Amino acid sequence: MASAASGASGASAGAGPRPPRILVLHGPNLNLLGRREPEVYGTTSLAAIDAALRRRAATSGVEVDTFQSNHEGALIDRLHEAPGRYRGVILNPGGYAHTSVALRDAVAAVVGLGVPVIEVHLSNVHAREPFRHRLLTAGACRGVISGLGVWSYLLALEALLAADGPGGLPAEAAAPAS
Ligand SMILES: O=C1C[C@@](O)(C(=O)O)C[C@@H](O)[C@@H]1O
Repeated sequence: MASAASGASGASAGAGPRPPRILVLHGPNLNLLGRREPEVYGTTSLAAIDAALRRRAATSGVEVDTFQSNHEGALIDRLHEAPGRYRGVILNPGGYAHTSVALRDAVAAVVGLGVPVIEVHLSNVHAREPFRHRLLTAGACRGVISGLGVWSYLLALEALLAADGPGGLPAEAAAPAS
């Protein structure tokens, strides 16, 4: 597991300074956040989440680009643009997390090119309906955070900002001490 992680991230090692930008991708229906099933997803709007991410990243001199789409191909197209442009990607695939082989393949390609992708979910998908327990995209990601609401995004951002270790994540995350 550790070797897979460091192998995936190794492509960026030694390739010069990583771009001071992070991409945040929000999948389908997340444009409705704040109004959509607030008992599940909370009352914070997508714009407020994006603003919080921008504010935090700015304190580290990093810019955040955000993009929301209800269309699988549009998300894939944005992922393809990440190598060389972004130091990392925060991805909430929404319902595509449970269904999309194509999105998973795009994540795997981008991670393989040295860009860490962290999957986030506002809700704890493992505590919900069984069909949400299967995450197709997560297995290709560098890490997954689920169930912490807006903090899922903010903690993913912290990880991407954390260090100039392999893949932009702390080295010990890739190779925990035994
Ligand atoms: O659209 C979403 C939102 C979600 O990704 C979350 O952030 O909790 C969880 C998914 O199961 C769901 O389809």
